[in-house]
This record gives sequence, structure tokens and C-alpha cells, in this order.
Amino acid sequence: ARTAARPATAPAAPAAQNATADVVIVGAGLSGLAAARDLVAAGRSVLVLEARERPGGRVYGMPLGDGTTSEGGAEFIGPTQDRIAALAKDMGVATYLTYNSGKNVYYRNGKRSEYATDGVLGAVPPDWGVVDLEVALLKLGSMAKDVPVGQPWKAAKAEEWDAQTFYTWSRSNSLSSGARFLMDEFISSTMSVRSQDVSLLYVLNYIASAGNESNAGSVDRLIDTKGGGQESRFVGGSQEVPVRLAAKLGDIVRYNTAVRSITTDGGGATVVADGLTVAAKRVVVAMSPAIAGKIDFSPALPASRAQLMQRYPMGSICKFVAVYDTPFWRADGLTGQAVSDSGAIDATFDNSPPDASRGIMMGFMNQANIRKLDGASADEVRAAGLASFATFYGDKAKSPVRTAFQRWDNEIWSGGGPVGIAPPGVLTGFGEALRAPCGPIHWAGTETSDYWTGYMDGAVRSGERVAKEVHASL
Ligand SMILES: Cc1cc2nc3c(=O)[nH]c(=O)nc-3n(C[C@H](O)[C@H](O)[C@H](O)COP(=O)(O)OP(=O)(O)OC[C@H]3O[C@@H](n4cnc5c(N)ncnc54)[C@H](O)[C@@H]3O)c2cc1C
Repeated sequence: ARTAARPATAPAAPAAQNATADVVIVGAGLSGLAAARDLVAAGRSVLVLEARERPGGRVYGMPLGDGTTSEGGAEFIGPTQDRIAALAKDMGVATYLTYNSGKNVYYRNGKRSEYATDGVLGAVPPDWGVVDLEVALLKLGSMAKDVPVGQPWKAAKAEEWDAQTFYTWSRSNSLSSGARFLMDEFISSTMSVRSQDVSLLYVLNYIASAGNESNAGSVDRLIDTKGGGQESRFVGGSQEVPVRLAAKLGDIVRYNTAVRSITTDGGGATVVADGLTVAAKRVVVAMSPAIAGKIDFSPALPASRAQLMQRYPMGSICKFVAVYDTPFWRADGLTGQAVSDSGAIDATFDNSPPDASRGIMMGFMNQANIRKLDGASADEVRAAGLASFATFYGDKAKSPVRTAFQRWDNEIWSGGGPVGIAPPGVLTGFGEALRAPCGPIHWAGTETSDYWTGYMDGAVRSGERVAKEVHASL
């Protein structure tokens, strides 16, 4: 019966088109778009091939179901993130301060407490472990100063630091359970992996990278709201930056055009995508190493690059938001920021629009928390998210007008988020292959950036770096 139900002649697939370009850029995330912009400005002919139906990749305006959106991926920008700041300015996208007035919530061992964010030492959680924590963070900060930004494998102690996980280091350098919890939370909130998943050297490079050419990276700049990476947001949402840049680039950006294979030959390459085959002099692969590994490269890439792509996994993350008539937690004297050791959500932020015309609470379902919800229905994810919000902000949190969430680990073209991380042994064994071109194939993506790797700023920097590299090679 199944066979009989089929039309006698299957509709013909649309004929694949052929094209030529100086440079094919694979991926219209911020890194690919930034590269395209500079290469076009340098007079090169460029095609950007994007698998999704939209630009932005890990930057995404998540639909709330009422015609508006909330940031479902990257959201915040902070001091020293100069390249995303410059790009946003050029695109006419303004920023505003993340809501940060009042007290934060700390939930640990079944006890909820509130703590000031404007003390002399900044926002310090009410846990005896913080003394221990501060000592450990000072040590980390000082070790990070010995890491050459973007080339951690060249640190004098690279082998020693890359032979252990962050978990091993944090357990040998802190005694209290509070400090250990907060160090795990530092890794979870910045990379969305567990401390035992990631190399100490990778963490030190992440710290070193949280700065710019004139300001050394620091732990505070990574984790702080005021003065740190979470300081500001974009008016209209971060997706305005890639959406406007892609619109300026026009029809050189092709959507629903997943690249399946890249064949290199005699100095150039043939890029086969859904519905389009392009002969190009150079190819820029602008995405995380793990997702680049899904492309079929022929002939095989050098082993160091091929194996790097097998060894650089993505974190697991989901962003959950609930919309309320008002940001009611503000009236209760709260910032909307919470840290928790239990429940589905381990960190929250006030995601309300700048005019506070409605309240939006955002929670991160990080690493193991979201994996526990593998196979959960949307209603179950929603119930778990609202239960966490109620623990932090009271019963009012149980009755939102609407909710929405974005699971990045279920996204075929991201494979997780926010960033690809290196387990022990990878940076020292394979790190050089992150940026090294393979013949006509060049690599971009935030994972390849020196400063602000893992962030939008790192993505833009990597695009600008690869554009120079490719232009010089032609
Ligand atoms: C939940 C979450 C929260 C975050 N929060 C922040 C934050 O607050 N601040 C911040 O600065 N950063 C944040 N980030 C990180 C930030 O989103 C990334 O660093 C940045 O967007 C990466 O850009 P990219 O261009 O390197 O990669 P991507 O954005 O991943 O772009 C890669 C592109 O390639 C496309 N693609 C993949 N495979 C193919 C293929 N075979 N063919 C064609 N196209 C393909 C993808 O669809 C995608 O568009 C967050 C990320 C997540 C997921």
C-alpha cells in the first residue's frame, strides 16, 4: 500500500547550480560573516554557504510565540570585547546595561539566601568557602599570566597543566565544599561542561583570553556582571548584529545550503553543498571544530587536524525563559541573578527589555542538568524550569504568561554550546592545528580566537584574522 501511495514519478529534485568564487565561506555565524565583510571590502568575490535558514549560528533570537524574541543563544557583551562592540556600532545596534540592582540569590544545600552585589569585594556569595575560593582564584589568575594568549601549548608548564582536569586541580587547591562547588559553577557557567571534562590548561587559556591587547585577561572579567563579560546587552537582541550584517552582504549569503564535502585539488577546492557546487580558490570553514568534523574532506585532512575535530567536544546547554507581566523580582529587591547547586537551572539573569514593559526571567540549564532532561517533553522541561524559578523567586514565578527554551545540544548545526572545549592532552597534542590552514582550507570560529575565545568577540576576531590570512594568500 505504501508503494501504491507514492506518485508514479517522484518530483525531480531542483537541478544543482554551479558557481565560482575567490573564497567560499562555510557558515554564516559571526565569524563567517565578519570574514565575508572584510574579504568583500578587499575586493574578493565571496559566497557564504549556511546550512540553516537564518544567519547568526549560536546567536539567535528565540521566538516567544507572540511575535517577539528573546536571546536564545549569545546575549552579553562586556569591557575589552572591542571587535564585537565595533561591529555592533557599525550595524547601528546599541547596548544597555544588564539589570543588576539589588541582591543576588544563592541556593545551596537546600537553603536559599540573598547577598549584596555592591560590597567592597563585589558580589561575594554567602558561603564560608569563599575565602578558600578567593585564594584558589588568585592562584589561577597568576598561573593564567604565564599562558601565551591563543597559544597555550607554548606555556612553560603546558604539559603539566594539560595533563590534568580542572577538577583535579580544584580538589587539590581547595579544602571546603563551598569553594569546590563555586569552582565547578565557574566552569559550568562559562563553558557549560563539568570540571572533570576540561583540561586545566584550557581553563587557564580561557582566563588569559578574557581581555584584549592592552588588558590582561582575568577571572573577574569572565564571571562578573558589572565590569565583566555579562555587563551589557544589545537593544533588540544580539541577533540584530548578524541579521543586519548578513542583510548588508545581500545575496552572497545562501541559506539552506549545507556544505557536505570539500575536495581540494591543484591549489583550489570544490565545495559541494545542498543545491550548489562552487569552485573556489580558498575555503574558510567558520564554525567549531566538532561541527567542521561533519564535513567530508577529500583527500583526508592531515591527521593532526582530523583528530583535533574528534577531540574538541561542545558543552551541553539550554536557555529557558519565562515571560511575566512585570519583572516582579525587582520589586522584591533582587537583581534576578541566582546561583544554585540543585534543580534544573543553575544560574539565572533578568532578561527583561530595557523599558521593563514586561518581565523576562532567563535560566541556564547547564551541562549535566540538561542532559538529565534528554528525552523529556517540552512540558517536562517547562515544569523543571519553573520549579527552579519558584525556588529562587517565589510562587509568582510559577505563573508566567508564556515560556520558551532553546536546547543547543539538539541543534544539528551547533551540536551544543556555548563553546567547544579541550579535555586533557588536546591543546598540547593538537592545539597547533586549530588555526593552521590545510592547503586552500582556512579555519575560523570563536574556538580559534586568541582573545575572548568562546564569545561573540572571539568569533568576530577570528573572522577578521582569517580574512587577512586568506587575502594575503591569494
Ligand atoms: C546558550 C549560549 C549562550 C551564549 N552566551 C554568550 C554571551 O552571553 N556572550 C557571548 O559573547 N557569547 C555567548 N555565547 C557564545 C557565542 O554564541 C559564540 O561564541 C559565537 O556566536 C560563535 O560564532 P561562530 O561564528 O564561531 O560559530 P557559530 O555561531 O556556531 O556559526 C557557525 C555557522 O556554521 C553553520 N554551519 C555548520 N555546519 C555547516 C555546514 N556543514 N554547512 C553550512 N553551514 C554550516 C551553522 O549553522 C552556523 O550558522 C553563547 C552561546 C550559547 C549557545
